[in-house]
Amino acid sequence: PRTTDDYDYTNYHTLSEINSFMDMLVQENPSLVSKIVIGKSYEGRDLNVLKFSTGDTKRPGIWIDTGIHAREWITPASGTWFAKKIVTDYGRDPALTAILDKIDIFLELVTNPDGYEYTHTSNRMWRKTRRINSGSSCIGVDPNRNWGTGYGGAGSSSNPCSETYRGPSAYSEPEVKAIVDFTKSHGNLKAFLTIHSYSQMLLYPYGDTGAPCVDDAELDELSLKATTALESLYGTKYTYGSTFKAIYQASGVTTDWAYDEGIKYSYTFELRDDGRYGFILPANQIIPTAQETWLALMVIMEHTKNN
Ligand SMILES: CS(=N)(=N)C[C@@H](Cc1ccccc1)C(=O)O
Ligand SMILES: [Zn+2]
Repeated sequence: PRTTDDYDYTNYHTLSEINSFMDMLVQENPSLVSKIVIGKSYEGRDLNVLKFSTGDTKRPGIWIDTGIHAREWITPASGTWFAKKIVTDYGRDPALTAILDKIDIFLELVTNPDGYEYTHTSNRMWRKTRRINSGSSCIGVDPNRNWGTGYGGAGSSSNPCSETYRGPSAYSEPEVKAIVDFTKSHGNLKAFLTIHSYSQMLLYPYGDTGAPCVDDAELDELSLKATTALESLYGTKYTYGSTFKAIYQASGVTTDWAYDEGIKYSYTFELRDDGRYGFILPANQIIPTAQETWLALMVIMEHTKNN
């Protein structure tokens, strides 16, 4: 495609196609979009983040990542649609315009590029990073068990062959460390939204314990508003709650870390579907999934802007 107008949002794309999309989007919208490289993956690929900003001063930020688990293809596909939606709606949709006039949005589309590439070339069901684990023939660390908060607890594995292998140490994965470093250097993120699939859930801290977080009531109420907005489009039903209660115990997870960094509005989305196709969601569901999820994201971003 020559422009992001004729990019095929109805299909899944390779890493290089998504990278080309990002470069086109920046070229087409130089005063709104820029690309930041926050680090390198284990195999040396750039970790690219799209920054959407209408001001040159230091503003609060909202972080969104997709594709941290390699096989969850619906998430970078939805993220690509979100990116186009933002540049399309800015200056046209009053709600989105009001958000971007106050807050920057950071969007990392392919958060685990080594794993994502591997799902295209070798194993469609790969989940983890592609780290070579010393002393083991098994490869990869689960990037959603590698964060420092609650690291090493129940709900993660010490076995390199496990899909939830926590890694040799907290933040061992460059893909995780890059986000930690970016977050700390930015210092003013107000929301942290990490997008997974599947099971149609909206999850907030904590995962490593059943104890409610300080903001449990507010995060729960906001979850209801967000999932109600999502359901209003196509009737897609989401459940929501703290990770520990709504899904299962998990330790060293992204949102627990973000919340303990002081980012109150930290959520994990689990997109479509609820088991029929699972990770192999048909491409004809990409746009409907992205559209309904955007409604929930807008609820959370507006709440973040107003609080
Ligand atoms: C199907 S899945 N791998 N996306 C489910 C995901 C659930 C989860 C979400 C948030 C925090 C912790 C755990 C995971 O196990 O990492
Ligand atoms: Zn996942």
